[in-house]
Amino acid sequence: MRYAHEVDKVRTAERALMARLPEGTLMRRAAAGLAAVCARLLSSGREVGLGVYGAPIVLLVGSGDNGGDALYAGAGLARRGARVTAILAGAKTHEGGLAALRAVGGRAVPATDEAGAAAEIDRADLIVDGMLGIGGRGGLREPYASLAVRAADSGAVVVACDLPSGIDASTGQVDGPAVQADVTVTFGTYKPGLLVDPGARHAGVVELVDIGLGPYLPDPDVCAPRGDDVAAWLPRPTHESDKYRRGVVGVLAGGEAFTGAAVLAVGGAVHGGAGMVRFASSEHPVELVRQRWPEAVTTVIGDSLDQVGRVQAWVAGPGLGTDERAEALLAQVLATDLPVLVDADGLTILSRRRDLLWRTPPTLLTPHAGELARLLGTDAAEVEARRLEHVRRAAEELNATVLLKGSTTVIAEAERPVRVNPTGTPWLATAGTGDVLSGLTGTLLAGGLPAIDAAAAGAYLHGLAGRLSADPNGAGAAPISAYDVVDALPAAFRTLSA
Ligand SMILES: NC(=O)C1=CN([C@@H]2O[C@H](COP(=O)(O)OP(=O)(O)OC[C@H]3O[C@@H](n4cnc5c(N)ncnc54)[C@H](OP(=O)(O)O)[C@@H]3O)[C@@H](O)[C@H]2O)[C@@H](O)CC1
Ligand SMILES: Nc1ncnc2c1ncn2[C@@H]1O[C@H](COP(=O)(O)OP(=O)(O)O)[C@@H](O)[C@H]1O
Ligand SMILES: [K+]
Repeated sequence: MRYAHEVDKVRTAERALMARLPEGTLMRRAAAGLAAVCARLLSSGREVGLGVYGAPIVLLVGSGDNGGDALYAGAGLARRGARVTAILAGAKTHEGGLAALRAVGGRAVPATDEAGAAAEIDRADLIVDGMLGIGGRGGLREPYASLAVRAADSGAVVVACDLPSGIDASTGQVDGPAVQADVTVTFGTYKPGLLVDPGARHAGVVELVDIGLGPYLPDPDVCAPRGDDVAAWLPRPTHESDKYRRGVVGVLAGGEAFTGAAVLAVGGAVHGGAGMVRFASSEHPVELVRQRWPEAVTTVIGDSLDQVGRVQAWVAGPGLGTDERAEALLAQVLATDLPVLVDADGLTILSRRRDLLWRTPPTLLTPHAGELARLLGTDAAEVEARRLEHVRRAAEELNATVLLKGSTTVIAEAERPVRVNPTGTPWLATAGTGDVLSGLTGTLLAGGLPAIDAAAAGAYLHGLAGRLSADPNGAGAAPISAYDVVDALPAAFRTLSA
């Protein structure tokens, strides 16, 4: 698991640690870690033997300690022969850092010398962004904004110090131009903004440098599971397993108007490891599901679920419609004492029937931004801009575990750190992939996983299946269909058991 902490918690932990160490120790640790990553990048990208020596490096230096880190790191690189130029962009500059750089032959130019600064940036092999760290607030002011744009256009490798300037460390919000990093070297702990879009998109590969903060950090605000976490949550069949013990998932989906969603949700469930899938719907979708998934046990229902056999969890909503009958069926599912995943049309119904969520067993909602906006009475752009805030609010107000889909899938449950899904690909943004996710995740619920683990594991495997189907051998990506994602689920599972 990668753990992330908001700015206030990082500052409190840093203060506690600093009180026990000689002044400047933490900055030296941070700078040494940053310089080591820069040296490695220069060595791997250049002819053997060149490495750091002679490499033109630019430091973009702001007024705070983030600039101090960059200057000390630059001094370390200059000591190894790099040609380091600091562009001083803040109203003031970290004095010790600047003196250290100058002492080993580094140069400094003020950002007010626009032509000089631009020429240095264009010549650089590597640019260190030390403009803003956890002290950044709101959109970048000048000259930071122009420097961020210039750095992005330069073709140099951009390494962000602690976080890319212009992203909000605690939320990932980006307001206007922000540094686009190839690598971010972050100190002490991950920051939520490095894991959640839009900030995560700016961070590139994130490397954590240990500065000794660990013992002083409280519980994380956000965490991102790794493959081994997910592998540990997944149920594995044993010799004692039978189809009932592995988990029977009920899928209430599809109607006369929409049939594809049902076929895809059942596909996600079948390939998600269900002992059995029971599919309940009207005649036409039942016929199509039987043709495509003979493994599923189907029941044609009217307005009651009484004829459907026992299940351990329900998936309700994809293609279900939003009329009175759909509402009544959803109400029956939510009146059971079983875990229930509600998606798509089911969520539309819930936005007018929030009372259906007053229940004790686990409820997992899987909205995209538009559906969550409807549930919360706000608009989708607001949700997209502040995904963490909205998913947390939804979990609290709706008495449910909430998985918010989109460019970074985030999962919230009251009083737990938000889980962020690290897999996934924009190629998944195609109709029907959400239905696959709901079938897969509902199956994990039926397999006995707590809602938050089922959601995190479902998102992880679904994202991996998206990547594997878009770019199966790393040779380049191609568009995928939702069916491709269903087909790639076994390969996604296999990567976790390797
Ligand atoms: N603490 C520690 O122990 C350790 C900390 N470490 C390092 O320190 C970093 C935090 O340093 P920090 O607190 O000095 O803040 P930092 O991010 O450099 O910037 C603050 C300045 O930016 C300005 N500013 C703000 N927003 C702006 C905007 N939008 N556009 C333009 N300007 C803006 C703001 O100016 P103001 O708005 O107040 O005028 C203020 O002067 C941290 O990320 C890590 O790298 C490591 O060495 C490890 C040990
Ligand atoms: N920009 C994106 N980057 C990564 N994944 C995305 C992006 N946009 C959408 N997705 C994923 O694609 C899937 C789409 O689901 P959804 O919106 O419910 O579509 P549908 O209802 O058509 O199935 C979700 O898993 C979502 O997380
Ligand atoms: K930075």
